[in-house]
Amino acid sequence: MGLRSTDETPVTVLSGSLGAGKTTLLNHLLRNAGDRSIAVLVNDMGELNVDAELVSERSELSVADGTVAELSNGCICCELRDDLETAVVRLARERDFDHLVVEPSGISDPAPVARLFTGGSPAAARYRVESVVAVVDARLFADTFDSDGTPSKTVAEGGEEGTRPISDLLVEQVEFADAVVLNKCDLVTEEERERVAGVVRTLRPGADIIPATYAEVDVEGLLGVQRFDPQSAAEAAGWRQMLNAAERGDTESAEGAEGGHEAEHGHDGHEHDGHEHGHGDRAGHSHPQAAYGVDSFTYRRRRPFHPGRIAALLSDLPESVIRSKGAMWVAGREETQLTYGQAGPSAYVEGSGRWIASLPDFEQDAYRRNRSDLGFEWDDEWGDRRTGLVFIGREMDEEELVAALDDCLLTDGEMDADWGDFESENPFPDEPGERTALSEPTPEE
Ligand SMILES: Nc1nc2c(ncn2[C@@H]2O[C@H](COP(=O)(O)OP(=O)(O)OP(=O)(O)O)[C@@H](O)[C@H]2O)c(=O)[nH]1
Repeated sequence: MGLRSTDETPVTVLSGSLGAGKTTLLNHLLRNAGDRSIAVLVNDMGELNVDAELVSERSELSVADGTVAELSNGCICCELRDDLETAVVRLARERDFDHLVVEPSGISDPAPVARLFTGGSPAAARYRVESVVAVVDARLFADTFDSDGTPSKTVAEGGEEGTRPISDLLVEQVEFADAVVLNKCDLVTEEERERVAGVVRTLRPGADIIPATYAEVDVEGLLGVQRFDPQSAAEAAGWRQMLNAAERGDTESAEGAEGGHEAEHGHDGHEHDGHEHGHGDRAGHSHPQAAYGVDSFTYRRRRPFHPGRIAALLSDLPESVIRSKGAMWVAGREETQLTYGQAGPSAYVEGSGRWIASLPDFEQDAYRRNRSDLGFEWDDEWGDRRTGLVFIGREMDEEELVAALDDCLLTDGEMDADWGDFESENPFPDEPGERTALSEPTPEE
């Protein structure tokens, strides 16, 4: 059960897509708070979000027992970060309460909000994040990721960077959550519920899954448990754990450590792990990849992709792939490490930084000296340039997908030829921070 330190007020960061049931949950928490006094902080995105009003309108108790503070004019994660910090510090000073629930707008990434309460900030001195809770609309989730071939819902929500497909948000909120309230269970069959839970478990191993209808959860079970760990939060997503475990396996076996995972070094510099079940060493994090037909595998190679071929493949993945993500090395982009991400019908590639091996020698040396434990093997010829992707899906044809990916690698002939064309005819970003959409869901009529 929960670890309680004495003078820091526990904080629950609540996320969830529009209409998932966050307000319903807040009201349930306020009504059933028992002896606990709960303060609620919501941000108002103008027409999108009127939570403070709803909370106080719908629940008499929220005014008496809870404190509802409202922020306006933007999104908590960006412009309002400072305001949020000021607000929570002021709340702590002016009001007496046992628990703070922060609800950033339905479209925001909970990660920066959680970070606000960690580190050396004034907010961190008064609060500790207890849990990051994602409220998931089980019906919407099933329709988006698990529709058995029927067209998926592709509603787009306005995000801080414009319009982002809902599938991205659903997945990222789950991947960062310590507890997932699987709401609207009255709108799914038992089988659908189990399937959605299976996907959630694979996206975020170790998160508590709390099925609910009208967000009627056990308040003590949701608010009374310390789940958030700032050390491991950034690494908690299933895809990240699987990739880390695979790379750790390489370095361990390179060092001759016992129990290290032996990567198969295929011909042509290929490495393939087959099913990498990534048993990490973090306590309590299991990897039930095969649960409810959800499966996953890692794909790692130290040979670049052909830009045109890989772009074509990744923009038209089989529907069985629910989530795929990782780093890519693409010919013609020898300086830029590319991060690829796909959730349901949306896929993108982003320039995420420079390959260390493309930096001037002295910088490379400094980088490698400072990080003696790079977490992966340095290749004599290519340095850190490599591809490491994780595929999570249901009944994926792994063999076929791996073969299709391999067909996108440069052939021996292409490896020896001039790579000049790859630079000019290349759909991928060549600067860190740039983003290219590979496939976008079409908004529903
Ligand atoms: N059938 C069903 N409806 C639900 C359930 N939970 C909430 N709702 C309804 O879904 C709608 C949206 O719920 P809210 O709690 O307002 O959702 P929200 O996440 O706060 O929505 P936004 O603030 O607009 O993002 C409301 O009409 C709720 O009554 C549930 O478990 N089952």
